Amino acid sequence: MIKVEHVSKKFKHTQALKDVSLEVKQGEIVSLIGPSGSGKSTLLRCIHGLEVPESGKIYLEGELMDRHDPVKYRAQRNKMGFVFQHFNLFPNMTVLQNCTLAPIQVLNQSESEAEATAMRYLNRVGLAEKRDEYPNKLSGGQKQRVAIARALCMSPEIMLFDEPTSALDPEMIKEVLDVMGDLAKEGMTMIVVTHEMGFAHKVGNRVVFLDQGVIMEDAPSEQFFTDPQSERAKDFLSKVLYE
Ligand SMILES: Nc1ncnc2c1ncn2[C@@H]1O[C@H](COP(=O)(O)OP(=O)(O)OP(=O)(O)O)[C@@H](O)[C@H]1O
Repeated sequence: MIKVEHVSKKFKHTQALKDVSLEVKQGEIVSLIGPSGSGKSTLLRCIHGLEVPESGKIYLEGELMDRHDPVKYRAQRNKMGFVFQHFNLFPNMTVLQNCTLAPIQVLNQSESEAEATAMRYLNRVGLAEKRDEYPNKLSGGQKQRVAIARALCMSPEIMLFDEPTSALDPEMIKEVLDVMGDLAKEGMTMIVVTHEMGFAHKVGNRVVFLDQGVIMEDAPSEQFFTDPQSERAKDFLSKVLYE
């Protein structure tokens, strides 16, 4: 589904990713975890094309993602839903308009078709009754559920989540994780940058542990949480699980 080959990314003096390679298969739920600054978000953003790696290649469904072929590249990006830590909803649009904008403008759907799809996904995240509200009237958890519905309206092949619960109050984290858990059960391929170890352990089926821009460990979730191989992962887990 996604193949990352020898990707490196540098920001001025920071080498955020060093020769990272990774393959994600259809239906996998991969948690990207690791210490702050280890390159998790940068890797996810490179996959989605929000950052441009200095070197390396990314393939979606066996096809190279190549910026020099903008039409194909845009179509490939449209197959990936991206959910941001800070929701990134359009504040001047209603919940429904947030969900229908891209399907109408990018996929050329009719308004009624886009609205029907949007209502289906808003129902699924439990927010159909908020269709005419503006984002500033919603709680953080509701905003994030709208953001997930909005991404789903583009019928993505894969969903990328960048710390989707980090900006939420504790009581709202569960409602977002529940929606993500439902998506996982339905077989959606997901890559999730997260600090939620419960999610990574119980919902995710694979953990990729990054440290200083390098994949230190890539293992089935159960194995990673019961028997991490690297000292760095052991150290990380002892801090996050028992602090
Ligand atoms: N736009 C940028 N400009 C300069 N440096 C950046 C930029 N984005 C990330 N970095 C640096 O690259 C490194 C990796 O950052 P990244 O955000 O990918 O880490 P992370 O593992 O997602 O961290 P966190 O868990 O704290 O969000 C860090 O040292 C960070 O400061």
